[in-house]
Amino acid sequence: MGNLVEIKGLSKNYLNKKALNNLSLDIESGKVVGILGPNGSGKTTLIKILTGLLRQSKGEVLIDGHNVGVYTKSIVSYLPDRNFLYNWMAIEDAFEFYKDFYSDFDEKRGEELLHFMKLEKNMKINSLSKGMNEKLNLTLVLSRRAKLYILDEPIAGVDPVARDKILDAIINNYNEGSSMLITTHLVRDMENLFDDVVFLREGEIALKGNAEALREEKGKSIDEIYKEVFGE
Ligand SMILES: Nc1ncnc2c1ncn2[C@@H]1O[C@H](COP(=O)(O)OP(=O)(O)OP(=O)(O)O)[C@@H](O)[C@H]1O
Repeated sequence: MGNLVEIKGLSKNYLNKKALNNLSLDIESGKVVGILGPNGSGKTTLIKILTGLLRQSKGEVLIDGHNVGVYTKSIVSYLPDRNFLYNWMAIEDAFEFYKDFYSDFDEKRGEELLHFMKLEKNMKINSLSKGMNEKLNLTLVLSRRAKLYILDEPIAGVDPVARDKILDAIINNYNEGSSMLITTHLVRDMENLFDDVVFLREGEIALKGNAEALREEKGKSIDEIYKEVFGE
């Protein structure tokens, strides 16, 4: 399959700070890619450029052959690293909001995921715990039939027992042929999800490759390789 995302020579400067430095990266259709790196390495900046929330200083980004804009926003389902729903809403309202806003919202899948997450439609957003909020946001994001899913720290607030279940939900609910970009600090918990991994350091790619091939080559888990690369 071809590349869904093509990034060439991408740079982003904030005043004097280089957050991304001449980064080039292709993401194939159908792949789950982990974007890994310590605080401040540029993960969020990269995601914000892909989702059109920020403009690059230099370089080119193509998603499904298009520059970031109206079309790409319609095929990208994005989970920000914080709650994006209004507090006054009940879960039911959040569903309606999504249905109105995104023509690719699959209500049936949403209902199934909601049940799976043990959430009820009459629950108020402001009564949800942090972990429950993450589950709801993830439910909505995964219920779109998108070409590209971008999940920024999807399970940070979820308890360890629920994590495995949620990882299963992520894997089982995205479309064949769609790609997924996931940032996380929880490398050990999430590494089995990744087809490919990209390690970011100070806005540059420190290491990238097929996760299984890297494990074999180095005789280590991705988590151990991460610790080696970043010296934790
Ligand atoms: N609005 C901003 N103004 C100035 N500098 C910024 C801004 N946003 C990010 N930066 C800087 O850009 C660099 C990359 O930040 P970014 O948020 O992309 O990192 P990150 O990898 O997502 O970090 P974390 O894991 O902590 O979320 C950091 O040095 C950060 O201080």
